[in-house]
Amino acid sequence: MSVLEEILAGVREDVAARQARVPLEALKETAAAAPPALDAYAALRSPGVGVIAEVKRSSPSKGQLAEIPDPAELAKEYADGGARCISVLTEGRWFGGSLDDLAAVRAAVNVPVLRKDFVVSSYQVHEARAYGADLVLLIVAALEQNTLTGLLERVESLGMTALVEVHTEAEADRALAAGAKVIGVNARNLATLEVDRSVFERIAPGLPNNVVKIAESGVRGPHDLIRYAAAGADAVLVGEGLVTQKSPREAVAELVTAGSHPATPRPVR
Ligand SMILES: O=P(O)(O)OC[C@@H](O)[C@@H](O)c1c[nH]c2ccccc12
Repeated sequence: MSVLEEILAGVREDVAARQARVPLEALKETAAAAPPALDAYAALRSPGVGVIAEVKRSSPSKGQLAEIPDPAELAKEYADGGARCISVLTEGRWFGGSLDDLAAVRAAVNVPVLRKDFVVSSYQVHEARAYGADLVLLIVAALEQNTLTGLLERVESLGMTALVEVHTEAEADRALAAGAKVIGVNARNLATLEVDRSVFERIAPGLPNNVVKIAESGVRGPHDLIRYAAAGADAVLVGEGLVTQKSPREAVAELVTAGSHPATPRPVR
């Protein structure tokens, strides 16, 4: 079994357990009562290269990265540093996250919040909305095409934005066929966990102009952001490179400055 398959098996078990406690109908009521989702697409398309800062305690490749006793506090630092969105890992077994982290971050910041998880069922999409998410990650490698299309429609029908993650050109084609408007190119191969920053440079130029392009993983500092920017990134998604810093606020601010610098060439739309 690949790491991705192992993670997905655990996720399916955990979703079934939550669904046994809170039935879909109850969850839908909570989701319907939540304040409407923020427009993440508009936020991500604004000028300059945006930073999506991630609340990430652990990863399958590195184990624990940071304790993060107070995710809301970290998210506030990220927002103060100028992050355009906050990503919250909600997977528990491998990444040490939870839906409570998502709710805490939602209550602490005014920027769009991404539910970062291995979403395989519409139950998880309703959960995302119930806990205050504006954006939901959908990983192409984890989903059959018709499931991907169905989940994307469900995300949008709840007023949220789908961030559709790809790692190959074939997956990018599937994302576009499903109707993705925001595509994240993950430099990390989820089957092997290896990071290859050139993947974004290969895939991004082939994506249509109106698609928001996000470079995910492997950003350790401004130089990586500048490289992704030159290849057409609208935003970068950064986890490890922020949670391991003494001042996450300053680390975000440095990236935001690099992303708004006139030396960063922006493709003309
Ligand atoms: O910590 P990094 O290298 O900055 O990576 C962040 C983010 O891209 C990574 O956490 C990620 C990208 N896609 C995912 C899918 C599931 C879990 C995690 C991820």
